[in-house]
Amino acid sequence: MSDRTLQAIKFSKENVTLDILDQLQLPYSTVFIPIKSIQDAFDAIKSMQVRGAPAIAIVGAFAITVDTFNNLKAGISKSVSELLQSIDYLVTSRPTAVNLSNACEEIKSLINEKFELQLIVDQEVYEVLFEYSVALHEDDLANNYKIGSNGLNYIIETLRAQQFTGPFSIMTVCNTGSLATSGHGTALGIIRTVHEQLSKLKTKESFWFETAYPLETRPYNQGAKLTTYELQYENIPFTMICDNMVTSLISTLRKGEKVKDVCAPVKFIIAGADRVVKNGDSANKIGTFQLAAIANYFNTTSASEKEHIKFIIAAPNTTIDRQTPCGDQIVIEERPSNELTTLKGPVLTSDGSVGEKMTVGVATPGIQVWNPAFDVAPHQLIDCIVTEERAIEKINNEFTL
Ligand SMILES: CSC[C@H]1O[C@H](OP(=O)(O)O)[C@H](O)[C@@H]1O
Repeated sequence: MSDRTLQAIKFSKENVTLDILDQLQLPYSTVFIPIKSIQDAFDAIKSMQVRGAPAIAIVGAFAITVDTFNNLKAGISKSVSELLQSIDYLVTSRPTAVNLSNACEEIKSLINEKFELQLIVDQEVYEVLFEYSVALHEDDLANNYKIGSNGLNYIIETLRAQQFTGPFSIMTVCNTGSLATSGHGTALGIIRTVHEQLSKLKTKESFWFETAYPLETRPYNQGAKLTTYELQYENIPFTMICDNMVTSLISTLRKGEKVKDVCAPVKFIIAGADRVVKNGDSANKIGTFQLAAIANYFNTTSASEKEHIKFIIAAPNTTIDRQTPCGDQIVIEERPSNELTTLKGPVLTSDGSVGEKMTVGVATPGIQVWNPAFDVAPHQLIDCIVTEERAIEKINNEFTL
């Protein structure tokens, strides 16, 4: 893995080409695949070769641009209504994350507004698509740095108010870094910024960031394959745990016992989001609700506020769905059973080289399983929602988004 790259999306403005990092092959192989059409994007998003709410939207927007460019270059005439229908099709690739549908609705509004009476897609339509998709990509990166900064400030203010001293750790779930966005990330972006500013050698405070605890995040293993890859790449200290080790880790550290020679209590659990609705209920990777409930349990049984764990959702405004009142109305994607009953990956030979890909069984063949890709953390269990604008806390236990 010498040519490691953490850029999930490569768009050439000059050649109008789109390539995505095949995340099904990470961390063992770095393979970029071309996306030349809306169908290519649908397939890549559906199969999770690219995943992560913001990344899905950015790839979708770029794919619409590239698809249109390639048709014009090939002299293939497409009607505006055909283009709008293919955009609606693209949105069906993964229903829970709102970013893709938000971006596609904005693109459709632009087309209807600027080309209301036009029948055929032309160069002017393409140029509008190009401008929108490039701006979406660039804005996402800028927003992620702002999320990182707002998250850092919230963490500092929280620890100061608690008069906390010493090392602390941050737990996170799934992958919300450069591989899920245009770069830096959301929840993992806050961890990156905290590591940059609050590590022991750099902090000016009486506390410092010691380590991260990324969860494996079954069944797709975004944590084990992607978040650890990002953290290792940037030498951010971490110890990976399985999803069923959360309470044991927190209670072990809370007792002052060491985990892998380190004792830094978990003070923050930071998750990303696929859809934050108007009341603050947040859909995110399956297992996130449990984390919020666990934080709440430890807070209600803690000896003092110094022990409290803040549960944070980090998400750009492109992930907020103000049209949906509460989390019960969020459609939760259910994925194929074989993602739960099998594992796919390369054979790792004894000398560490990467061999042929294979699929191994990890469950009894032919059994019935349930594989929802997301769950919804209720706003009552969320302490703060960090966006690029600000760290939003509840007033009278209610969010105002
Ligand atoms: C900033 S990524 C947001 C969100 O997307 C991930 O889901 P998936 O890997 O299935 O696309 C995960 O829920 C992240 O928190």
